[in-house]
Amino acid sequence: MEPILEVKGLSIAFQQYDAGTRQRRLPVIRDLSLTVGAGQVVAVVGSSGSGKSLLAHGILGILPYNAAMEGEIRYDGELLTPERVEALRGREIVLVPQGVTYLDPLMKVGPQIRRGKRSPEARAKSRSVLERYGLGAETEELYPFELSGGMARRVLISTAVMETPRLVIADEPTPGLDARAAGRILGHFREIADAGAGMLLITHDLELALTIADRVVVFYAGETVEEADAADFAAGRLRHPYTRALWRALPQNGFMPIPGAQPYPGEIAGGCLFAPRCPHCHPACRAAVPYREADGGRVRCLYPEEGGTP
Ligand SMILES: Nc1ncnc2c1ncn2[C@@H]1O[C@H](COP(=O)(O)OP(=O)(O)OP(=O)(O)O)[C@@H](O)[C@H]1O
Ligand code: NI
Repeated sequence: MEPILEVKGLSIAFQQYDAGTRQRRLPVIRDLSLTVGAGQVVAVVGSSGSGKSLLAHGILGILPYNAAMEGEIRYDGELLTPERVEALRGREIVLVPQGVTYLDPLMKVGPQIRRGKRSPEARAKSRSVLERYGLGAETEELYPFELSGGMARRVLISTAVMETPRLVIADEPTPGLDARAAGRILGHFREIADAGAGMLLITHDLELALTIADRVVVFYAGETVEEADAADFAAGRLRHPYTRALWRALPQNGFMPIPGAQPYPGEIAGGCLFAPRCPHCHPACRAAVPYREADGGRVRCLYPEEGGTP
């Protein structure tokens, strides 16, 4: 598999000012690594506030001004510098944003997905892209407020694939959709990957992610705690106690929630961040835990063999 996106040791921190003029550094993402191959769907799964959207914005070079990013991002084998990402954004590297509010409410769908282009080629292209997602030519004449939630999602995807992207980052693309509509949207993403693009699917919904993902990367409080094959879940080959807990929390696996909550960025103590909620915590877990290769995947746990099968 040829890697299209490689993220290594990424961290993102915000500079904040106290009531006075003292600066405070708030780390929100630490030592984050993942790889997306051409033709692959990699799902990033984590609960609210774990840093998923910031990862997307970091890759796309659209972080807020008070955020500082460190680490290495490679696209197609070369460093993704701010200049390079600016040139590729919206063309080779595209975002399907978290909210449908990214659509311009005052512009009809057609001109919006063609980004102002009026050539016959652009018109033919937008028509065929909309058709691919089950939207008729009449959709071009509608304003965003005239679209249903599912139609708006499909318009966002149409906008993203107008220029045949090689890397698609979809940030929480299915909220507010019923299971069938969500399934259809994910089916479209699988097709985009099958056509050769790399697909980074960001979601809090593990069950949904597993329907199309090849690999799953699990976030916890701004860190990657596990990378696994999608097949590892049902096969009981999971490596991290948090991933096992996520799996057991699914309705079909007993609906067993874990007590406690992930720590906020301001209260990160060092050592294993999951330790306060872990049923197998050892004294050694209070020290820094490296992210390492394990059994065809990766894990940030000193005792991955404990905890048994899910
Ligand atoms: N501009 C900002 N300044 C300070 N902290 C921020 C800023 N933007 C995000 N954060 C913090 O960074 C953390 C990660 O935010 P992020 O939006 O990436 O979470 P997420 O995983 O996408 O959550 P959700 O599932 O709710 O979309 C949160 O704790 C959030 O409070
Ligand atoms: Ni988000």
